[in-house]
Amino acid sequence: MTFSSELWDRGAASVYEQIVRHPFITGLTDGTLDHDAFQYFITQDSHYLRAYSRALSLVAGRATDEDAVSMFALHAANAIAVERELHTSLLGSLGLTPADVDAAGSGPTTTAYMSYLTAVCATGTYAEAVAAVLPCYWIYRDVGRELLKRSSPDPLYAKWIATYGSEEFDAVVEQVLAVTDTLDVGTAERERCHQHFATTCRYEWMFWDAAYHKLDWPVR
Ligand SMILES: Cc1ncc(C[n+]2csc(CCO)c2C)c(N)n1
Repeated sequence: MTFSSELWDRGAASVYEQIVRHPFITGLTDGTLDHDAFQYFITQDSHYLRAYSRALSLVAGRATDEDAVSMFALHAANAIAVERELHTSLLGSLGLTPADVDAAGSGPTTTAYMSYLTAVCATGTYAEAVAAVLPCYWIYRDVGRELLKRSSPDPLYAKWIATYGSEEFDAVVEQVLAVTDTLDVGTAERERCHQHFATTCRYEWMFWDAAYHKLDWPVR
């Protein structure tokens, strides 16, 4: 069994089932998701992508072969490019500017997820860092594929679905899975990889759930 399938079976299989059943996800394809929840999601995702890009740069910096260095560095740059594209198109259609995103700040779940990723990528081993960033790619590819079968009557949601359900995105994820499967991991390190992978899978579910409930800080 490959390392990636081992990670998925232990850490993602059950969470993934709960993600595809989540009302945020089902609401995207049947068009019932309210625009306020989507706006919250895109705003928080803009914050998330900034931190994710930095986390990927840390992974790139400690990758053990040149192909992996260049792949993660490219993805780090692309995460910023995706953010710009989101700003100009989806946020514009929602009537929001980058200043609104800054003013909204990062919510509790976004902050927790970003902090976890940053900590693991800064202080864990290379393999641990890869395991922590992997659910972001993999879950989005599988959710995107699943949603593409149904698309959405709402053009905003259809655009979002098309980005992650695309063949280009699938090729990106396959490259990261190939890198994951060549990692050389010791026994104790393997367990830590499982922990990080399972934790960031849970954060992926929580990210959609926070948007659905428009979760805010309980005190200010
Ligand atoms: C909460 C959240 N999780 C995953 C992604 C998807 N994603 C963001 S950057 C990147 C790889 C580099 O381009 C991927 C797959 C997202 N947007 N938001």
